[in-house]
Amino acid sequence: MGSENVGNSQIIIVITILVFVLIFTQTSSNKEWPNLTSKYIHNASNINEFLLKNIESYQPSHGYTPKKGLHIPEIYLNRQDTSCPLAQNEKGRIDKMPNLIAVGFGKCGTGSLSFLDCHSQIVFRFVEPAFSWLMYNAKKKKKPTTEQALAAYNLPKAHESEILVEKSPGYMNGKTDKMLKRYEAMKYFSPRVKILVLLCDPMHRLWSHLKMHGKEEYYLDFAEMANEKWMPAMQNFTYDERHNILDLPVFAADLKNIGKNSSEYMKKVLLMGLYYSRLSVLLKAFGKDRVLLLDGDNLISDPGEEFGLVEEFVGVDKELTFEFATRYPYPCLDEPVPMCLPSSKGTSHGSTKQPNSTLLFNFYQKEMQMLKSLLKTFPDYDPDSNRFQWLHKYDL
Ligand SMILES: Nc1ncnc2c1ncn2[C@@H]1O[C@H](COP(=O)(O)OS(=O)(=O)O)[C@@H](OP(=O)(O)O)[C@H]1O
Repeated sequence: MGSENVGNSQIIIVITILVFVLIFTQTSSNKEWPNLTSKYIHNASNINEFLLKNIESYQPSHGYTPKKGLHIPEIYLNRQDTSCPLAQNEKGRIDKMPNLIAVGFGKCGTGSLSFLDCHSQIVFRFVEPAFSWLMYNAKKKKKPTTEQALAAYNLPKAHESEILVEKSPGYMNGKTDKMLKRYEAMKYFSPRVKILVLLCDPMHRLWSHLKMHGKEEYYLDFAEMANEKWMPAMQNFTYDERHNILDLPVFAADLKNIGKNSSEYMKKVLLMGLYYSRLSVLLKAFGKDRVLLLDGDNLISDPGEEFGLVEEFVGVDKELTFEFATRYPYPCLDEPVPMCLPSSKGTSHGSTKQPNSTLLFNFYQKEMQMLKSLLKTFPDYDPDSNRFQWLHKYDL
């Protein structure tokens, strides 16, 4: 009798477990992972141009009539175009300066910061507001007031208590003097702003960049040119506090055309990967405590870890979790709401394989070694961590 009872209760437990498993698999297969859609992605450049031209007369925020022929989507006028499909907490939002700016590096996963927008205490927009371009051009006139700057700074609205994040990878481009001016402008308009930098293998970064523009056929040609035109001067360069490799005169000279690629384009995409020297300029302006470095590769393999660091850095609760099955090998957001990045992101695992290039390896090697030493000096550096694995291949 006793053993019959035990048998029955075991059957009941097994059935209950099976029912739970069934319910769970049903709900997860019904779950939809929407892509961040075009509704949220407009080209901001004409809007920025409009705002810039009108920076003196432009009134903070709304209620103006755009010039004839210039269509500014309503969603922009109201600055409601945040990234997360889950509309939350929209009432009472104001124009404010960002609390966190992701300054680069382009193609290292900056777009995936869109996931932050689904955090209940964070606001983020996929479109780049490229504030420093506005400031750079506006400086021809007198410096705008914070009110005017805010009006022209193409950011979404946010609550005073929310963390407003923007990303414009272009902030890490260009020469050192321009970079410094940008960072000074950021501090001027948003004195307590924190900075986020995503790093990834510079050779892969370049490949992804060229692929985005349909120019991957030039990858090896660019490498050859960098080697021929720049390497001798770079090899003679000695890194010290007073000199930055980005200021080498060879980088100012024109390059001969490769296909239809302009000198400026080639310089931009190749020199963007000189991370150490670019970070040195950034750190001069902000110091290490206000800068968080993320690993763009780990952002794909362990997004929970990288996003957890961001949540900690800006002082919000840990809310974001990820799921891999939907768009493998790239993660999608799972909680608080399912969301994947648009199909324009995550193209490197496509049909054309990235070629090997010893020339490019040599071109970036010293900078990566310098970067590795720099990482070790950051307050949160963990020697046992698996982050930044891609850097090891540049060891001597
Ligand atoms: N979750 C998720 N989904 C898809 N893609 C992801 C994700 N996380 C990081 N990545 C990587 O982000 C790369 C694009 O980088 P960015 O967003 O910085 O590009 S951009 O500079 O804003 O154009 C993109 O590069 P490509 O694969 O070459 O397209 C991805 O490698």
